[in-house]
Amino acid sequence: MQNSNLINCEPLKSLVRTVPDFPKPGILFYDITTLLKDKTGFAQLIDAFAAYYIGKDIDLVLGIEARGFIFGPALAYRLNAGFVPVRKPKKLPAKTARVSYDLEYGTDSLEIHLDAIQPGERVVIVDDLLATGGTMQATVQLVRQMGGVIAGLGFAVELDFLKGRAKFPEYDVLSLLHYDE
Ligand SMILES: O=P(O)(O)OC[C@H]1O[C@H](OP(=O)(O)OP(=O)(O)O)[C@H](O)[C@@H]1O
Ligand SMILES: Nc1ncnc2[nH]cnc12
Repeated sequence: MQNSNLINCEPLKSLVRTVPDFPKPGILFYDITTLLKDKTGFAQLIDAFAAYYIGKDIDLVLGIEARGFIFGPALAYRLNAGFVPVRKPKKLPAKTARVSYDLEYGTDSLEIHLDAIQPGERVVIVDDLLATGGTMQATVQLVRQMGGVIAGLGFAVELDFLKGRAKFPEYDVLSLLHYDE
């Protein structure tokens, strides 16, 4: 369920560019760089995320490499929360937990520092886009292993037709822009 603090971002959809056959034949790629470079587009997305999560006692915002790093730190700043990067393998210097997952166009792994989350801390995980949900599911697994409390999963874009949301029935999933095909 999405709450009454949800700002309508649907007009921003016209700023997202679609690129056929990237990064592989048959994939229609939803490119947010055209929205990010708009003078008010990025601010409106961050305002919408912040309006939704302010007052929910969030300790940490987690951003998933790479495009979650665009939204996560800006949101953490607005929430007076910390920011934690969830990274592709072998990038983090201290001890990590790792999980592997399937993507719309391949497979990959993610890591988080073992001391990044204290048990009971309230966490929002953000990424640019929800497709199959594999990336977010892997990150959820890492947070749960570490004893974090998942207060929300936030996406700028959701590809509704891939039904990734169905992987998260027990969580509050916020997506600002929706695509049916
Ligand atoms: O819901 P899913 O099917 O898991 O797909 C969504 C993920 O795919 C993209 O990242 P990608 O793995 O392409 O990495 P990048 O951000 O480094 O480009 C996107 O930024 C999400 O993280
Ligand atoms: N179709 C798509 N467009 C942009 N990012 C993606 N990540 C996974 N699938 C994607």
